[in-house]
Formats: sequence, C-alpha cells, structure tokens
Amino acid sequence: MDRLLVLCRHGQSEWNKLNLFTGWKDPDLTDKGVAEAQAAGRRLKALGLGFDKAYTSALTRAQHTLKLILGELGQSDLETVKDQALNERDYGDLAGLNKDDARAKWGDEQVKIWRRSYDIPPPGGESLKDTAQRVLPYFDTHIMPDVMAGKRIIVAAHGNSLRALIMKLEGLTGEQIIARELATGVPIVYRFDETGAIVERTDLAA
Ligand SMILES: O=C(O)[C@H](O)COP(=O)(O)O
Repeated sequence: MDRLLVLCRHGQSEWNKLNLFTGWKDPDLTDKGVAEAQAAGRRLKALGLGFDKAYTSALTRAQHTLKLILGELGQSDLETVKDQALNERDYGDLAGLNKDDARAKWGDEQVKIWRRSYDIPPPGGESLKDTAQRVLPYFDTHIMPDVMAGKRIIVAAHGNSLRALIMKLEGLTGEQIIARELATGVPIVYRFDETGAIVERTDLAA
C-alpha cells in the first residue's frame, strides 16, 4: 500500500513579488508563480506520481497552484477539498504592508520576531503556534486518515500552514521549524510505513 503525502507551497504570488505581508489576503500567482507550479507538476509527473485526492486552502494562490499541478499530471478532475483550516497564518495588522517598510518603521528585530518567532503573534494576527492549533486538528482528522487508508494525497498550501504540518510530521521543535524556509512551488514528498512513521522524504527542488 502506498502511503503518499506531497506538500507544496504555492508558486510566487503577486504580493510575494511586491514584498508585502499577505496572510489571509488573496492575491493570485504571478507569471513566475504559474511557471513554478507547472514545473512542480512536471517534476511529479517525471517521477510517475499521481494522486487519489487533493487538499488546498480557501485562498486563490494555493488553489491555482494545485490546478496547474493537476493539469500537468492530467488529473484536472481529481477530488479536491478546499478548507480555510489550511490557510496561511493570519498576518493581522501587517497584511498589505511592505516588509521593508515595516522594518524601517519597527526595526529589523521586531519584524523578525513577528515573522519568525514560534509563539509571538503579529498585532491582530496568528503566531505559528496559533496556526498549528488550527492546521493540525484538521490534518489529524482529515488528511492523515486518508494517507493511512492508502489514498495518495497532495496538499497545496502556504509557507506557514505547511511549516505547522512539517513540524508535526518530522517531530521538530518550534525553534527548529522557524528556521526552515519553504521555497515556492517545490513539492516535498513523504512516504509512511504502516505505523505512520516516515520512510522517505524528498524535496523536489528544480
Ligand atoms: O503571508 C505572507 O506574507 C507570506 O506568504 C509568508 O510570509 P513570511 O515569509 O513572513 O512567513
């Protein structure tokens, strides 16, 4: 039985390109982001991978990425579940602000704390810990049971919602996961044994 889980951060978004805090705001992919998603699909196809079900967030950039990947795989009709539990971390009052402008206003250290501390939320937003507290129950009750039942699953989501998943899957601490940067449009392939232990992890960087 193949217990396959592929995680993929969306391709570059319009707001990634503009260097804006995004969170739950809903920009689409840039042309580069489209190309990254298509390349991700081609890499998966070259490995002979296909899926039985897909999960994505309620945000356009992740849904569009998934659609492009599935298009490359010839699986455009795949059963897909969209849920805001998989959304990016809510950036609160920072959403829409330029990251360099924020550093000029509040200082490098404060902005780094908001972006990369585990449990300190940005004003009005979610910390990574808060994000994990909504992502992980969804993962445990929806996604992992599918994987363990032998369904081959792909999840297209976001830098911080995927960090929360990776932290749990790989047994990392808060300190360890905040140091992990996820590239846009790079699938991470996991396989599990019958106990749910990881037997393979491969990053499909271009
Ligand atoms: O929401 C955002 O702005 C990005 O997708 C992730 O931001 P980060 O690199 O600050 O975690």
